Amino acid sequence: MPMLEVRGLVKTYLMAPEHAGRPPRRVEVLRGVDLDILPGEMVALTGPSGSGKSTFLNVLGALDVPTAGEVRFEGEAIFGRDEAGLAAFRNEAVGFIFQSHHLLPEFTALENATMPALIRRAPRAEARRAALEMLDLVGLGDRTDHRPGELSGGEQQRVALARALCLKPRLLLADEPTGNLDPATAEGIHRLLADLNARLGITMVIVTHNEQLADALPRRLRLSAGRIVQGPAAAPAV
Ligand SMILES: Nc1ncnc2c1ncn2[C@@H]1O[C@H](COP(=O)(O)OP(=O)(O)OP(=O)(O)O)[C@@H](O)[C@H]1O
Repeated sequence: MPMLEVRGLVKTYLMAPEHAGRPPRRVEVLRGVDLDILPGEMVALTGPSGSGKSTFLNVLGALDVPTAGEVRFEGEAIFGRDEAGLAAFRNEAVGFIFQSHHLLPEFTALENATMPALIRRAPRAEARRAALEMLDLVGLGDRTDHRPGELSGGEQQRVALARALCLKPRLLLADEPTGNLDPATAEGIHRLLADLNARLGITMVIVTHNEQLADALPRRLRLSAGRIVQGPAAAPAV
């Protein structure tokens, strides 16, 4: 059974009209996306700027609601849930990382990585153990007491990754996770993600502008004209 089944997904934004008395302007971002993602898959999602990659990822992770259509996670329609059910889905099943790491500057790497478990009221010792395990896994076992300002860009993103993995999500959604990093550091994060996918079997959807990363992943999707197409963009005719 697929982990994610997306059917007829539509997302339309209504913008206030430019002139009073006119109807609102409709921005049709997703125009009927159909997609299955199997457990353990590692998928790249590319597409031009403004094609709706972040919008799609946010809907997959229930950070945003679709205008129409359905997302089923492990067979259950996620948008059939009430607000508490959606929050539980986001907290228990999904981990997120973004281009900006959103770490809290006054807290150490360990404290940042412990945060999700503490928010979920896990016992402090258990939360700490889970965070240390994940910091070790991302190669930061010797940086646990550093604050974000005392870490490199790549290390900061690794802490964000450890924080995202702390609650053992089955699905990791990554929105341009290496967008702020230099090529060598980005490559290190890519290798780490591939390693975590292989070792832990976490399903991953990674939005990226990085063609090399996208090419290196087992499956590559592209958003075009509001729909998903498989594979890279066709090379321009010469
Ligand atoms: N809250 C919103 N209200 C209105 N329009 C929005 C809103 N959020 C996004 N959009 C529009 O939806 C379209 C898709 O945005 P989105 O951020 O998903 O694209 P993207 O492919 O992730 O772009 P990028 O690669 O530049 O990050 C854009 O045209 C954007 O202007």
